[in-house]
This record gives sequence, structure tokens and C-alpha cells, in this order.
Amino acid sequence: MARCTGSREEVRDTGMSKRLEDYAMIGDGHTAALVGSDGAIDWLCLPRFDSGACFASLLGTEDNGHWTIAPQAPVLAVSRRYRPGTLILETDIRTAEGHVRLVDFMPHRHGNPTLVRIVEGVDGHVPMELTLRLRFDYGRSVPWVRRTGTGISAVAGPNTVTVASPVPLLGEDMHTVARFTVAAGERVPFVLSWHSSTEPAPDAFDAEDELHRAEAEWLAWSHRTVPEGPWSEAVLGSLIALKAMIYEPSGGVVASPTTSLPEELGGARNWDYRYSWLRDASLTIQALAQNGCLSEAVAWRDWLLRAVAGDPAQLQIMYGIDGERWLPEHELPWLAGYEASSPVRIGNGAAGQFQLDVYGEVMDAMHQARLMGMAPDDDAWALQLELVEFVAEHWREPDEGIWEVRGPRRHFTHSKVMAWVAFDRAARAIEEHGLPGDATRFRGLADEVHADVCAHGFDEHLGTFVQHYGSDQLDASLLLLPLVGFLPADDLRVAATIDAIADTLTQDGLVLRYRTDGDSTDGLDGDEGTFLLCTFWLVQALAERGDRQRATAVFERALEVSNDVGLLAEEYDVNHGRMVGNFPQAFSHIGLLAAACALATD
Ligand SMILES: OC[C@H]1O[C@H](O[C@H]2O[C@H](CO)[C@@H](O)[C@H](O)[C@H]2O)[C@H](O)[C@@H](O)[C@@H]1O
Repeated sequence: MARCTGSREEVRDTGMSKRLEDYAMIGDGHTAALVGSDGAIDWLCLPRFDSGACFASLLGTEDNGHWTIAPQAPVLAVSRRYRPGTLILETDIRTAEGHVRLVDFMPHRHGNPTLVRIVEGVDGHVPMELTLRLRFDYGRSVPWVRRTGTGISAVAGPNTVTVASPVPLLGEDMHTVARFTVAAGERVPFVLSWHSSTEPAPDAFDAEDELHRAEAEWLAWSHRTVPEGPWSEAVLGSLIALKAMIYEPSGGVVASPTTSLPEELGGARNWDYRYSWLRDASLTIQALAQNGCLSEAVAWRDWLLRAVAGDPAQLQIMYGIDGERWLPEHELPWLAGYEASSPVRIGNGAAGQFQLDVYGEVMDAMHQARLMGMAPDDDAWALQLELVEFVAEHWREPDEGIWEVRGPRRHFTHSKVMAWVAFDRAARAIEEHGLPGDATRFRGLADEVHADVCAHGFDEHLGTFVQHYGSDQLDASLLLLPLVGFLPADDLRVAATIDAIADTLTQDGLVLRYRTDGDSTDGLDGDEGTFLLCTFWLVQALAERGDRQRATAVFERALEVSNDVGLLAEEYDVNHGRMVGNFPQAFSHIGLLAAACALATD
């Protein structure tokens, strides 16, 4: 069993999960793995983000699959970092016998999926132990494991995983172990590869060559954007995290590489985020485009064209990473859930919802990308016009909104505002970029929605905008009113809304989406943490209003909750002092980037 320091050791010994903060992500543009600070890889889906996991102990127990490499003796200290500008993780582990470094990465996918672990001796002689439990189908299927000339091969139905190493790998009680000692200056590689069971095993390759190649490829990418200013490290880290959430073959973007990490510890708000939401992807692409990554924006635009091709009335708010439409939601009863947060779900029922805001987000992403230099495309513009026509026909209808409520549809103020965005951006594309269309008509529709929102989305008595028409509740999505240009930040109604959210919809300086206590509109039992994207919106809204000091304080508070390698989950539970929700979450890193940009703008 891997050992770690202090309270972390207690957590592992009692069979409980590690904190989400204890994980780092590595990925190859097709999938991603979570590596714990104790040397355990507890989550990995192969060959794609949305495939079954072969390591799923994150959502269950060690029997659901993990790959741990750790010292045999008690660990005295752990520190880790990514190599600058890359997603190559280095974990330094110190014991009484010496100091080892784990170098973990997934080479950029050129052939079969591969995960490389190199154990580097830094000081002394450190006896190490490897435990490999492959469990396909999300931790359920035990493979048939055979020795090969270079290591082992594990087969279960369509999946075969090979692990190669100079160290002997031994079978022991339904898993694989290795015990070896690493001396200062030595490097011991382990290479895990996946292949379809109907195909031959991939050729062996040299772990050190792949390390150099991976570093060079990451640096070539990250050197395209050189953030400046006090938060440049956090900005670059967020850009790399977002890049790792793009499924490279299609340009689709996952909301997160994980499923069912709970929004409430022990609760049931557990969702599968390994899909491509139009909303999350639009915001991801905007964030990347604003930081000079235009090719990702173009790839996503092409993904969008393929995903929504056909009847615009059949547009979904989310798709699979290749544009798949059928994403039925299932529960996996054999997984106990992260810290007993069940059910564990795969698929996502929200795919069938009507969320009016996504049309505005897609229109805005295209608009912003054009402003950043993305060349217009006839097919993309034709699609955009179809989307706006759909909004013209449906904007008066209630919807499930940005938060994907599972309660009744409502007239969400944010949804209507995003309908305004759709019309506004259509008019501006025609007026400012010379694209064909009737700008006057779209401007008229925008004005009509604007008047509707001001009449029904604002509560005279409270003096603030409200979550949905007729409600007396606040909602953090209202922070977007000034950010999308619906009204200026110093408009009295907007300013009062920002203040009310800052004062009453926050916990310990972090912003809640909405109140889940009392009569929540989301139709779900239980509670949730503060929502990091919303916290970053507050930073932007305050900065937009000129309140830079307060904006900076909120930003720094949000940065405080990121982990030692700069990653953020979806939410933060201030009562337990822990990240919650899927991890890492694109939304949170998008927010960080937008907020840093707002603070950098004079
Ligand atoms: O919390 C309830 C909902 O949670 C998920 O939706 C959230 O994540 C989405 C992906 O990041 C995001 O687009 C949305 O705005 C968030 O509310 C989940 O997918 C839903 O099924 C669930 O109802």
C-alpha cells in the first residue's frame, strides 16, 4: 500500500479517498489520467475521455483499479509541479532512505494511447513498490494477465493493456507487483499502452525519447502564448489544462475528464462531464482564442458544424466528443462513489434539455473568435443564421437554463439575456464584418428581448435583477449582464445586483450559483459548494465597474483554493475546506483566464 504523510496517510488507511486537491492531471489530447500525490493513478479512461475507465478507484476502492508506484518506507515529504509550460508531472518523494522523483506523462497521441512513468533516483537508495490493478469497464472487469518478453499484457474483451519495464513484473493475488530499489542517478521506466484486442500490440518505444518529444511538443504549444503579469503562472497553467480537455481528433471539448465527483460530499449531485457542452466549449474556445490559440477555435468551429449538421430544431445543448447525440444516463451500481457519494453516473440526461442560453454562447464565441482574427466561413455563418432563426421562434419559451435544472422550466433571466446576445452578435457580424443578413431585423429582435428582460427580470422592490421572471431569488448568472454588454456595470440596477450577489450569495468570499436551501428551483435534493466560475464572474463584474481593489481581493481568494499544481475543480466546499465537483473543470479555468484578463485591462 502506498503511504503518504500526515493526515493523507490517515485518509488512505481508513479506505477513504484522497482529497481532490491531491490529484494532478496528465493527458494526451484524447484522454486524461488523475495522478495522486501518493503516486497512485486512480482514474484513466482508455482509449478516449468517454471510454470505460481501467483505473476507477477514484470512485470506489482500490479494487476498482489503480496504478501505484511509491516508496516502501514511510514518506516524509512530497512536493510536485509540472515542468514549466507542459503537462509533464514531477512528484518528488522523500523518505529516510533518500529522494525519488516520479515523472508522469502521456505522450502526445501519435499511435496507441500510452502512459509513461519514470522513477528517477535523486538521492540515496530508495526501495520502491509498484502495484498495478487493471480493472476494465469502470472498475469491474478483471483482465487475464500474461507475462510477455518485456512485461505483461492484460486482456479483457476489446481492451488490451501492456506494461513494459526493465523491472520484473509479478502476478500476485489478482494484481501485478514489482519491488525494486532506485539509487541516485538511476532512472527506471514503465510504459503502459492500450490497444484493441483484435490488433497486434504496439511496437515498444523508448520512454526517455518520448519524454523529450513530449516536452518539446508542449513547449512548442505553450510558447505561442506568453502570459505576463502577476498571475502569469496561473494563466499558463489554465491554458494548458484547457488544451488537455480538447479531444484532438475532432476539436470537441470536454467539460471535465471525470464523472460523478460530487458537488456535495456524500450527496447525489454527481454528473458525467466527459462530453462536449456547447456552452462550456464556447467559453473554452473564447478563452483560448483570447490568448492566441486560434487553431483550437477553428477546430471547434468545424466540430460544431459536424455536430449540429441537419435540422436546427434537433440541436442539442451537448454532444459526445465526436458529435455523438445519444448520451443516455446510467448508474454504475458496482462503484460506491467518491467518499460514498452515489450514484456514479455515466451519460448525461441534460442532453435532452432546452437551454436557450447556448445559442447566445455559440454566437458570442464565433463573434469573439472573429474579432481575434478567425477568418469567416460561409458554412459556419449559414449555421449561425439558422441558430438565430431558432432563437427568434423560441425565445419566449421557458427553459432549463444555464444550470440545467431538473425542476420545471422557467423564464430564466440569464437565458433571455443570452437570447439578446444571439441577436446582438448576429446584427454586429453583419454590421461590422460585412456578413450577409438583415441586421435591422436582428437589432429589432434584440431590442424586444432587452425590453422584456428589463420589464420582467428586474424586481423593483428588491432593486435587483432576479433569477427568473417572478422570482425573488438572486442567481450568479446575473453577473453576466454587464459582461456580455447587456447593460453597463454602472447601471444602477446592475450595480445593485452585483452588490447583492457579493454580499448575500457568497460564502467565505466565494460565490454560490444560487441558494439550494429552502425552495430551490433546481429540482434536486441536497446542497452544493460555491461555484468557482461564478466567483470569477464576480471578479470580472467588479473590475468592469472599476472596483479593482475588491475585484483583486476576490480573485486572490479564488486562486487560494487551487491546488499545488494550479488545478481547480468545479466547486469549493467552504465548510469542509475542500474542492468538490468534477476535477479539473474547464469552467473554473475559463473563469480564471477571463478574470485575469479583466484585471490586466486598464
Ligand atoms: O448541477 C446540476 C447539473 O450539473 C451539471 O451541469 C453543470 O455542468 C455543466 C457542464 O460543465 C454546465 O454546462 C452547467 O452549466 C452546470 O450546471 C450536469 O451536467 C447536469 O446534468 C446537472 O443537472
